[in-house]
Amino acid sequence: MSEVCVRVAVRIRPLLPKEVLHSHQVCVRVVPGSAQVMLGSDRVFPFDHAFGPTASQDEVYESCVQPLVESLVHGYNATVFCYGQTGSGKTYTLGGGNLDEDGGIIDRVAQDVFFLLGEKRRNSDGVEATVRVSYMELYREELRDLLELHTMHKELHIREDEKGNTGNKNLFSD
Ligand SMILES: Nc1ncnc2c1ncn2[C@@H]1O[C@H](COP(=O)(O)OP(=O)(O)OP(=O)(O)O)[C@@H](O)[C@H]1O
Repeated sequence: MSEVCVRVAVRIRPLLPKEVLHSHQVCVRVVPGSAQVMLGSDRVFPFDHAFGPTASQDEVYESCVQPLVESLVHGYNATVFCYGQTGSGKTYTLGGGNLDEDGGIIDRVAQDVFFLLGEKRRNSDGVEATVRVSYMELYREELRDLLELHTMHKELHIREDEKGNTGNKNLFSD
């Protein structure tokens, strides 16, 4: 993996059936054989990766995320986040649901983390690993814990400790 700390990938989703129905036009394309996208006919922007509408979930995961999962089990920190306007494909890219060919980044990371930890454990004596997961949604200033369905309506807060570490606390639990 490259030495660069932050890498940016752009993914162009295909037109949705309703967009095709309304004769919407594609205005952004990947420059063939490059990691650049062309907006309109002459404005070119370079990225670390550029994926067009036919790119598979697997392709995106293997190029952008899998190397990070491998470094994770060697003790490095990694963050992946999706950014874009509403309807641009963040949920599709991250989520997906089933771990078939449509499975998104979260599904694939979960599978690979346990696979790689299992391998590490088999190959080196005494290796112990703890995996913790939290799954939050911040929507219209409201924070929801998606793994705690019973606390859906309780008020959750993001708090910061004296070292600047952030975490969320269920208001009613302490
Ligand atoms: N690469 C893709 N291939 C096929 N369909 C896609 C792709 N990316 C997104 N879509 C479809 O486009 C629609 C919008 O995508 P999605 O819901 O992921 O957007 P979003 O960025 O999460 O939007 P919001 O911010 O409003 O939650 C969905 O119907 C999704 O299935």
